[in-house]
Amino acid sequence: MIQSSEEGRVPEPVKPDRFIDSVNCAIAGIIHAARTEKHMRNHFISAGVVLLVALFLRVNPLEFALLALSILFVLFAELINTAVEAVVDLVSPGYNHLAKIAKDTAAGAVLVAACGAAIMGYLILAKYILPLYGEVLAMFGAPSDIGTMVSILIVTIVVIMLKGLLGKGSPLHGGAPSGHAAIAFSIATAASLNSRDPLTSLLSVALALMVSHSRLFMRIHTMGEVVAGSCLGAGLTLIVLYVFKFLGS
Ligand SMILES: Nc1ncnc2c1ncn2[C@@H]1O[C@H](COP(=O)(O)OP(=O)(O)OP(=O)(O)O)[C@@H](O)[C@H]1O
Repeated sequence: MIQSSEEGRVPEPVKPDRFIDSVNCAIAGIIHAARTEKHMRNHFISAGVVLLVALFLRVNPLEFALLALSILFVLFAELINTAVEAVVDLVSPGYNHLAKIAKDTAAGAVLVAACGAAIMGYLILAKYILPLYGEVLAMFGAPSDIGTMVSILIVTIVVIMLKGLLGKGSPLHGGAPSGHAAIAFSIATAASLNSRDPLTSLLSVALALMVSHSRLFMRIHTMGEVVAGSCLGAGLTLIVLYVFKFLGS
């Protein structure tokens, strides 16, 4: 614990006497990490969402305990990472190869913990979520081959028209909305409805997300343009497939 002695003087560290003071220091550390580290805030938000979903799906106590342990392990690793970063910044404010190794390794620990939590989350929640998702996909019924091709073509045409109207970027580069995101999500939606298999659908959506992320990562599009493209691609494909189904029946 650090306490200011007199105004203008360097604060002196004070060893907490009482247990409650030690707990306060520990909580101050957690709050500091949450305030200063974006990843820590993301971990807290993800943890909250996963625990709420687990409660909603009524997972059994053992599964809940395993999920909670995985989440705590990620938060633990991020706190250690924050502490390592602070110590490295203290002893080596300038560039130092060992400082880089220390920070990269601590960040690697967080990545390993997060991958473990993701695998655990999938193994526990998939058996509850995939059947529900399969039922939602089945509600739409099987689209026709021609409907699938036409929907992807319409998404492409609408994207090019919008880019022309908004006057930014070229058909394959930049502007609003993101054409890659729109077409990737159009294909993912069509593949999901054609297969009606939850895992195939999730993998297609994962691919579409990777395509969209690459447009952001390469700074070709803004987040808004990518989100607009994704929503346009998925939404328009659903509408066109629904119209084809309605006309065919
Ligand atoms: N003093 C240093 N010397 C050499 N490389 C450094 C130094 N400080 C940071 N780096 C490099 O920059 C990266 C980011 O460091 P930074 O302190 O900005 O952490 P951060 O962005 O908060 O990381 P994290 O995403 O893990 O929380 C480190 O992983 C390391 O590769």
